[in-house]
This record gives sequence, structure tokens and C-alpha cells, in this order.
Amino acid sequence: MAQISIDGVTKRYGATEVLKRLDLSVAEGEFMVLLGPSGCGKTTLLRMIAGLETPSTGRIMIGGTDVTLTPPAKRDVGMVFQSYALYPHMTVRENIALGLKLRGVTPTEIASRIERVAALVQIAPYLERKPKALSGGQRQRVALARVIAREPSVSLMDEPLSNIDAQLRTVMRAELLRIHRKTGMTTIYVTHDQEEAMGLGDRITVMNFGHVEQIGTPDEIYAHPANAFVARFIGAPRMNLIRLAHRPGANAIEAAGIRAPVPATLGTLPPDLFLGFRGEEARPGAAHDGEAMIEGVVDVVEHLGAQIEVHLRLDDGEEAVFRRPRGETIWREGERASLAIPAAHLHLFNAETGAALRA
Ligand SMILES: Nc1ncnc2c1ncn2[C@@H]1O[C@H](COP(=O)(O)OP(=O)(O)OP(=O)(O)O)[C@@H](O)[C@H]1O
Repeated sequence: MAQISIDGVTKRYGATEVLKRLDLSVAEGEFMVLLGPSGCGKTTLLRMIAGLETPSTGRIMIGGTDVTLTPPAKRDVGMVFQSYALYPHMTVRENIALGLKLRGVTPTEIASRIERVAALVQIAPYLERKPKALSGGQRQRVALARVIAREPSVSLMDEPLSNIDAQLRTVMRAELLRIHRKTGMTTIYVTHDQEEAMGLGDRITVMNFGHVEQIGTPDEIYAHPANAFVARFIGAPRMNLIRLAHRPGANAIEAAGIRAPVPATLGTLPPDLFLGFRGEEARPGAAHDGEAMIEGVVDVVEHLGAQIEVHLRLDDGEEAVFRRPRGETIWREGERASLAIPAAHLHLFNAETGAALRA
């Protein structure tokens, strides 16, 4: 298993810079998720680690060796593509065996590895079938089996669950984690789905426009987003961000239907702010000392099973969304409601730069 380090990597296509001096370090055995919106450069970065693209500048190290210019076959890296890239004219067994044969693994060892991975990803009944006779989920497991059988020190996965229906995706996610725990392969996993990222990653790298916005454990990123972009991207529903003007020296920030304390430890605040709070961290009722108060008219109540989602229209027309347990009866569309948010769950961002303001 290997440690990966990306040092100041830039990638240009003509005049377009799709990765901008990116630094990233992945620990041995770690499950690292690259998360970001479409086009932010996740796949490009993964393909560079695989050796399918060359950086314009910078260095890529795997297991302490500089592999920046090493061809893919010499990198000891396995990649699961979004499309699975299985050979259609070969059986599942032949698909898994091919890479092993090319690497000079003996036929006896190939047979034993196939048996082991087939049991691990539960494809033993399909070994003699061709890919077209498999469901999307089964093909995905074959693609995984092919990588695991090779026993590379690094496995790279590009949205491998994106073609699978929602229910099976949840099952496959748990299976991926189980496989990762068993094999201990250093894994880099690309997705644009924040829920998948939160569920899978030991750590998550949040990317945007070719650079890193934040790297951290799912919990760190959820509880302490480094900026307004990460705050909006992580969590469902999204963090509420309400734009507020701040008078210099005032000990609270206020807007129509909102009053929030300003911690003295933050020092001088910029005049233009976002107040951030997660809908599940508010509670109905009046605010106590040190808490923020939000007031408005209940616009829409959505019933989502275990929870209800309440859309509150603030007096200046902004909307805040709250998740509450099912059966809370105080929410009637058209009525006024007020909520309190404990100071520990309030976030402030500089509205101009997006940066989180921290004590
Ligand atoms: N060969 C290429 N030539 C020119 N531009 C490219 C090339 N490959 C990728 N790009 C551009 O680089 C940017 C990053 O692409 P990339 O596929 O890495 O994004 P991504 O984050 O993986 O997106 P998605 O989630 O949609 O797959 C995009 O704007 C894309 O159009």
C-alpha cells in the first residue's frame, strides 16, 4: 500500500488551466474522496495519478517514488472507470484474468485470486457470463473485482456508482467500504455527490474550479466549512446563508427577522456578511442569551418520512430551510414561527471573499 503526494500540480489544455497548483497528500491505506461540481478537475487529477495524463507542472509521488513521467503500466495503480471499461467479448473470468496474465501471474495463482475476489464482491455465479448479460450493479462489481485481483497498492475510482439505481447504490457503498477495510488499498474516489462523499471518505477534498477549497474528515467539513462554497456544497438540505450588513462596533448583527450575537473573539467584522446555520441545528421557540433568533412566516411544509422540511419566509423575502422531526405540530403554512440557534452552531462568512470568520 502506498502514500500519494501531489505537489504543486498544474494542468493546462491550451490556454485553459483546469488544475491550479494543486497540493494533496493521501495517507497509506486512506480512503480519500475528491468532491466537487462538474468540470472542477476531479477526473483530470485522477487520470494524472493513473498516468493517463501528464501534469503541465508539478510532481506526483507514489510510495515515495516520483512517478510524474512513469507510464501507467509501471505505476502499480488500478483504476475503476465510470463506464467500467469491460471487454464485451470476454467472460467475467477472462476480464479479470487478462490484467493478471499481462503481469505474468501464474495460471494457478490467477485461478485462486479470481475465486477469492469473486467471493469478496459476490460475483461467483456470473464468472462464465459476458458483461452484456449482467446488470449495471453486477458489471460495476466486476470492474472492482478486476482491480482488487491485481492487488495494486493504489486504487482510483471515477464515479463508479453513478450508473446504478439509488437503492443498489446504498448497498454498493457499504460494500465498497467493507472491501476497503479488508484490502487496505489506498483509494482515491471521485464523486460530485456530497452524500456519497460523506458516507465513504476517511477524508474529503472539496474542489472547485481546479483548486482545493478544503480538505478534512466528513465531520470537520460539515461542522467547520472553511468558506461559503463548502458550506453550500456539503449537507442536505444546504446550510442556510443569509446576507447581512454589519455596523462597525455593534454587538449583534440584525436584519428583518434575524438577530445574532457577535462573539467578541472574532475581532473586527467586515461590513458585508453571510450568517450561516444548518436547519437541523435550530429549535422552535424563543432565543436565550447568546443564541440567534430567526423569525418569519411558514411558507411550505414538506413531509419526508422521518422528518419534515419547513421553509420559512423571512420578513425581507429571504428563505431559510429547517429539518424537524416528523410529528412536530407547531408548523402550519401561513403562520408566524420563530426559531433559536445556539451560538456554537452559527457560522459567519465574509460575503466578499467567502472565507469563514473564526475566532
Ligand atoms: N482533453 C481536454 N482538452 C481540453 N479541456 C479538457 C480536456 N479534458 C478535460 N478538459 C476540461 O477540464 C475541465 C475539468 O474536467 P474534468 O473532467 O477533470 O472535471 P470533473 O470535475 O471530473 O467533471 P465531471 O464531474 O463532470 O466528470 C473541464 O472544464 C473540461 O472541459
